[in-house]
Amino acid sequence: MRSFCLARRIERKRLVELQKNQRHKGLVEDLTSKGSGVVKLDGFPIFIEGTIPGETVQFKLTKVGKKFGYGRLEDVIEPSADRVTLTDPIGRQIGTMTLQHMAYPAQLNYKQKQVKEAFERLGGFKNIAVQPTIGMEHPWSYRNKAQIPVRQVKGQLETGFYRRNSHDLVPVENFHIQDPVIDETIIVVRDILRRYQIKPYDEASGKGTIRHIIVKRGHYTGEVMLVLVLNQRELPHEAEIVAEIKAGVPELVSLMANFNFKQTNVILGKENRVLWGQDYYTDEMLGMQFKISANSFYQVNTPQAERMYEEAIRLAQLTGQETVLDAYCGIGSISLGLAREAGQVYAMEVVPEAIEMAKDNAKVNEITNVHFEVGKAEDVLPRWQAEGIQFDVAVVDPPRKGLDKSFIDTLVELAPERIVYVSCNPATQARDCQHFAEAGYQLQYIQPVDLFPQSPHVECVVLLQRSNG
Ligand SMILES: C[S@@+](CC[C@H](N)C(=O)[O-])C[C@H]1O[C@@H](n2cnc3c(N)ncnc32)[C@H](O)[C@@H]1O
Repeated sequence: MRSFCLARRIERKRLVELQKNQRHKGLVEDLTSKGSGVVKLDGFPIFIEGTIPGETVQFKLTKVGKKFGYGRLEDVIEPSADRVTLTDPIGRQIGTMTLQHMAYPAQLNYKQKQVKEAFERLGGFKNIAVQPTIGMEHPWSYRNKAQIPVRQVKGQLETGFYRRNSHDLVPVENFHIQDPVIDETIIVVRDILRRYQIKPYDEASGKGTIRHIIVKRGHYTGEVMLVLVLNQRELPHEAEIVAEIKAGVPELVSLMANFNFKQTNVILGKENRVLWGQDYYTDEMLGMQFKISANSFYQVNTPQAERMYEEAIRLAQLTGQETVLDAYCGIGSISLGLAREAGQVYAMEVVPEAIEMAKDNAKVNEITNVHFEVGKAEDVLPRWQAEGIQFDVAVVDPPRKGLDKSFIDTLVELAPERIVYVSCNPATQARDCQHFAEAGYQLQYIQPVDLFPQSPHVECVVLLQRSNG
């Protein structure tokens, strides 16, 4: 009781002492999962972006909460050996390159540590081995897709990105992390829209014509898809704008309008119309061709996605006989790779256009041993179970929120020998792996892959093996 009161008194004292706008110095001890450095003031954690463990920094407190606070870096007093010159400070303001102050090998080590901590802290696994993160040789210009808001800034139509934690558009011409042809395409389109005085979307009033520009480019094919997300049915000067975009973007194969009339942060509406060309573009992966539509998921870093898929297929240990599940299959990128080495693949995905593309992709690549179905993984799997389908191996690649608990339960009942779990969120992956471990699966291999250099995000492939008995 006495020590509890003492702790309360210390906490109260500290809250009085630590206040917004105060300046402090401290040693950075750790990094959070969002890539911020952690300095402890009398044991009280302060999160400071742009700092690296081991360095001493001066910072200004920007917020003091009950359990932690935030600070803004003002000066690096003793820099870490891993500190490098910023490529572009704007990348930090807009949150696209929050780790750009760290040398790339240090970023890879940080991601390996993040995965290990997630599995130990959130998954309850003890002393696990995590492989070194598979990185890129040139960790820049890698994104094959950009979703760029279009807004009015100082009386002019601008393209760029939101300042972090806000909807203020910061004009940007070079993102550094995306394919330079994508950067150039955005500028070409921006200038055409300006010439025709197209009204940018205004979030407050819900008025204006154009909300977003989406550019996707095939890494190997160079083909460009451009999507203009519109807030109204008609695009003024459509014929002239289409002709100018065609002339200004030589690799264009698909120019689409997407209609989104809702006052929402969701970028794409449900309806599309082809303005010119086809309603898809193509790319290659693992030596196969893929058609990709405007609404389909496609990994944004093609060469690193290939490395990740190769790793997933290697861990599946196929001999040509197995029946394999590929859950959350998108346009079938992993499914088709698995099919080349398995007896039969069953794959499901919730977006109908993605499954249409997946079926076309199987045909184009002359792959006949994959069955694709539209639906939620948690609904489709029990149906396949009821039909008596048995799986030797399961590959799962869910969105950030991880697997549905009922999906996990059904998969455990189906008892595949191996589960290969691909994820972009180590926290939910670790949580789900704990469920599999409780059901008798052993965590055998953990491989982080860096698909998002300069940012704290990490993808991870995990192998779970069913224990004998
Ligand atoms: C991380 S992506 C992986 C896609 C694919 N494996 C790839 O690598 O391109 C996750 C996919 O799950 C789909 N999805 C989301 N929720 C789903 C659900 N409940 N059931 C089935 N698919 C879902 C998304 O549309 C998306 O295509």
